[in-house]
Amino acid sequence: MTRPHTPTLDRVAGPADLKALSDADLARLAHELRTETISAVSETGGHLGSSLGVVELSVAIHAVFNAPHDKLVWDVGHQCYPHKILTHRRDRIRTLRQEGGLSGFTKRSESAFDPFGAAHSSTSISAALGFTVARDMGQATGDAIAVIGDGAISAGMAYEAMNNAGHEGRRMFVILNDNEMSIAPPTGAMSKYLSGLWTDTPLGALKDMAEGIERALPGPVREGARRARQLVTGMPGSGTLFEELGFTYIGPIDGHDMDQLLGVLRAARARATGPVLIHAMTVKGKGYRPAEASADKYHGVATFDVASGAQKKSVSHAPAYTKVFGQALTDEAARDSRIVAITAAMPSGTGVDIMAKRFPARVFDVGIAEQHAVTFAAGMAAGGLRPFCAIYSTFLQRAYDQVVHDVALQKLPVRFAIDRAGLVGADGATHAGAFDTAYLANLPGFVVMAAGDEAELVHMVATATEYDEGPIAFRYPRGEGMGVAMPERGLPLEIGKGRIVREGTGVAILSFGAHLSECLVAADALEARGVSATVADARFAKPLDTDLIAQLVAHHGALITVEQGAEGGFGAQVLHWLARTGRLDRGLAVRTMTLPDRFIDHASPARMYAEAGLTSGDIVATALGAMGVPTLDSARRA
Ligand SMILES: Cc1ncc(C[n+]2csc(CCOP(=O)(O)OP(=O)(O)O)c2C)c(N)n1
Ligand SMILES: CC(=O)[C@@H](O)[C@H](O)COP(=O)(O)O
Ligand SMILES: [Mg+2]
Repeated sequence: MTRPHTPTLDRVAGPADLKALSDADLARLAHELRTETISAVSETGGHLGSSLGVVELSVAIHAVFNAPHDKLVWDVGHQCYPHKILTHRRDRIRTLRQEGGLSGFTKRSESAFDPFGAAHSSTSISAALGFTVARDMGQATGDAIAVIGDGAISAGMAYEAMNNAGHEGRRMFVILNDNEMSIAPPTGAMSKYLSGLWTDTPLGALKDMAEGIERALPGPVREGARRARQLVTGMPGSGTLFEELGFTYIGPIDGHDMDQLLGVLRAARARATGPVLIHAMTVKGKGYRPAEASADKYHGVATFDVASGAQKKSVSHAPAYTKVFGQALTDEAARDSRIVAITAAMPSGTGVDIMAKRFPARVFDVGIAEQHAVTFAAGMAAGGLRPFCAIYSTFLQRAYDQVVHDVALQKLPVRFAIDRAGLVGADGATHAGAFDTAYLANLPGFVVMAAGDEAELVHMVATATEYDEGPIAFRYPRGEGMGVAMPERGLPLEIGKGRIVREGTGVAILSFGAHLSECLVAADALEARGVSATVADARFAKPLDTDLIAQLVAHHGALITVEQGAEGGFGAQVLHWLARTGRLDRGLAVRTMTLPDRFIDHASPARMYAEAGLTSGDIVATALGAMGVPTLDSARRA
């Protein structure tokens, strides 16, 4: 009688269960884990390709190391779905990226198996070194293992960390997950170098090495072996870059071959005395044909049909801001050969791929290197070009000193196209574009704009093109515009001038950015309550349209500012000006509506804005409150 087959995955609640499995069972487990990951992401959407590439790695690491005592740090964390399934979260994996569900990244508050949260790249080696020092200073923590991708290792921070780790010489592990892909095909000399290691090095020789033979050899022989290996790696006179930095380099190995992975990790764990870098070659989207066959390897997908791989298309009513920007930039570039664009590994995310199709030599993908991108743009501006530095709001945070020191202080005309302003949805708090208005509008000489709709965005691209006096930024959100009529071509706006969108008499709503549509809905609702509302689009947080604001406060009972950003941004600029000019002393009713002073967890953007208190209903309630009109809520509170 044959016993019914119990899938190996069903016998695994957590990593401890992996220790009882044979190597053959672990290989079977990886197969089932891949199927489970595909099935879950087909229902939730998410970063599928990266997760499929690390299925075997996830199983092998958890089989060999002892998390959560050992600290496993996934760089970016977008590839952690198999890890989540293996670490007591399988029952919730179909809530991934949904409101109230699992995060799409590693998150300390979610599990002890996520010892260090991420979502922005290239932090893992620094964090792992921190855990290592904590262990060496007597804290109850084990080995630290950083898993970093070939895209993420293009960032300066990874080298700062390796430089430090090599100097410290402490036992720690870095696994380079090299799938020869970032979101787009990776660019740069480092990427070429890594590919060279793979193509020039026979696997067999390296497997022996991984088993620790070289390390176990007596000194003189070990040196001979090392020299021989240097010949094999095609680096006469030197070791790999990683060895030069003080790491023991093992690889490249096949990151989908469970025997190799287990053998190498066990050997490294048994023998390592200092920092070790294991170079694993993987395939993004591995084991799911539609993913492997697609250009982006299913980096980030909507929900999809497992059999065909067909992703659910969103029904779009208006062009996406990103596309509008990409097209407007390309149109400007066609008229002005000084225009260049810079992206930090996000050509399609930022829309500069549209310009790259037409003017490939004028679009620069610098890899995940936001700091360099900004200073590179500053140099281009100083050299007489008209650079557009297109970076998501959240990632520009990383380049703040470059924005201040290299751009603002030198008054260089770098144009910052800031996509993903405001709350972005499923990527959650780590990707919220919350702070840019605050951190740019406080810089002397910066012009800071926000697009009220997609037509305004076209005008802002034209404005930025023409503006050579200093740095200028314009922000716009993820997703579709409002479906407004689009201009034939962008017309430069007068710097520091807003516009009245709807005239009223009672309350003035001053919008900065894409919440303009909510403000207009709120104005309709106020009208229905007998309160007439003016809606103005400020366009500029800096310089402020002080004539417009003076008019609004002079002729309305209350002023409400609304923005898709944190405290300290547009509303604060308005308040500073009102206070400086003594207007606040005159009993002016003014309210600032911003994101609240807390991080907002992932959900749909609409639900996140509701959580933030920034719906049209919230604007109505705030306006009525400022006007002293009793509301249901105030009645209840009383
Ligand atoms: C600082 C920062 N810049 C940009 C991104 C956007 N981003 C997320 S994943 C990714 C590519 C990462 O490539 P790699 O590390 O090779 O991982 P893979 O997806 O190939 O597994 C990029 C550019 C980010 N998360 N953080
Ligand atoms: C992990 C990461 O940082 C990116 O993949 C990000 O999720 C892309 O976001 P968009 O979908 O908004 O381009
Ligand atoms: Mg990669």
